[in-house]
Amino acid sequence: MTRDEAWKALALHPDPTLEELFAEDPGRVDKLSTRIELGEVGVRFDWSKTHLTDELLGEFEALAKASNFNEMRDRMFGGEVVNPTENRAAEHSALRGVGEDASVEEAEALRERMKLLVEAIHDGAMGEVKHLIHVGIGGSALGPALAVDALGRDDPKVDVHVVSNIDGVALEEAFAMCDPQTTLLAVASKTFTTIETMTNAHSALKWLADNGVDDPTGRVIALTAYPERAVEWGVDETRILPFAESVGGRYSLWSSIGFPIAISIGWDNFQAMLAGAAAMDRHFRDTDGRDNLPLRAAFSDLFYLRLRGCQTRAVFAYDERLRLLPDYLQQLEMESNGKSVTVDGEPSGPTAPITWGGVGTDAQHAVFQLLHQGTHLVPIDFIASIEPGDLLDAAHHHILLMNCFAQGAALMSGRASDDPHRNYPGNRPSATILCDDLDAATFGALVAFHEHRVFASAVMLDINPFDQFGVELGKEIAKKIEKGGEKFDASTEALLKVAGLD
Ligand SMILES: O=P(O)(O)OC[C@H]1O[C@](O)(CO)[C@@H](O)[C@@H]1O
Repeated sequence: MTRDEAWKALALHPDPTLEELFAEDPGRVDKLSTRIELGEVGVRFDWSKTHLTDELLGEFEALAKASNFNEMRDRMFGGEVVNPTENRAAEHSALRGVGEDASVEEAEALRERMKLLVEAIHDGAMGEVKHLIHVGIGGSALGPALAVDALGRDDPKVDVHVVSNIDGVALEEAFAMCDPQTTLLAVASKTFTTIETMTNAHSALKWLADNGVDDPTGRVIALTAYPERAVEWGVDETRILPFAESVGGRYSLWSSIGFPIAISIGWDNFQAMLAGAAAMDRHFRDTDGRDNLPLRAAFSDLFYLRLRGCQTRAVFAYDERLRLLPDYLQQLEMESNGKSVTVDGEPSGPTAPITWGGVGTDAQHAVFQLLHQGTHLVPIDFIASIEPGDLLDAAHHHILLMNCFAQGAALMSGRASDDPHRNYPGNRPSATILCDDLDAATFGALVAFHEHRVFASAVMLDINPFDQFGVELGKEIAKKIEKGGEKFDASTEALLKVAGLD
């Protein structure tokens, strides 16, 4: 069967409502809910409130087969080139110990180097360190920011501030919270050339110097795939933590880009995060068909994208600690799969939906009106933890979880009313990811689950998830504007003039 034939077969399926699907199959919850064990804790992935059926799953398995999914997955874990436009492998799983032997070995050696530096800093080798300003952008910031915010709340070893935006307001905000005498600066950039990061790094060095720090460059830790550029920039080799070129920016929090995470939560917790991700890697690598959680989620994503025309998908963590998750997933999903040509350069048809979301219960009082009664069908992921993240009265967490589950139920069942304004149509899909507890291991597994889900979708869509040429043109034009002497369209010319940049 070809991909086209598989898609045609998928399009022929009837369209029962979610309630009908539950009524038809009493075993539905068990069939579509899977728990993954991560040592002492586990995570339940419940896709039963989506429109997936046995028949659809069978057709999607045929699509995966027609897309050579198993072979592509083996190639990724085997360290082969899976990013043909850049002639690169994609070896983020090797950073977690699951991958091609030589890459795993190299990653272990680099991790050992990072461990020594992290522990030395914790032991006082760089004097008293209370704060770390981490400058980076995109994949060099979003993962660290998410992980530090999620896991580094209880008694962090060092207070970490992730600064990404070139807007000086962001850096000033960090300065205001740090004491220069006890602050380190992490400069995180895979390429070590990104203008926002390098400009922020320079300004942070100046701030240290202006505030009486004798050797500001001596306070810098460089995190990069191009250590020679960091040396040129003036960082001592002992404070450069390299990572492999085959690790993509948006997949790099497991590498030395995760330095601020380890500095905040400590080495053992950082390792636990990697171990949680590795458990998900092994599940993804070793499980076939519908039982494979990221693949099953991708089946559902593609069903809503291609067969129900959904242009967005939303994720709501009912957990304040995951408030940065939508930002992180936006880059992971949209920079990876926001493409319009296949691997061979042909028009692809619809690809990544727009990812958006927020935290529950806040979002209920803001955007859920549209989700329940609006004209857009939006598949939703709910994410929650059975154990609370707070020490307050248990009522807080009970109300939080009850609301999370109530939303999924209400979206699915709806409630008919003769009054059209009070009618809830229902039949609106959601999936629920329920962790026993949000700790380093479940966090790692959760992020790795999303990485593999993106990859699985890309394989079935026949697109390359590992390049990002779409971000280049704007950067080039910004450079041309800076250089001067070039004419742009009339609107841009007028804006430049009004802002005094012509
Ligand atoms: O780590 P670097 O090289 O500074 O790049 C930062 C980010 O810029 C991008 O290349 C494009 O915006 C991202 O993919 C990447 O995460």
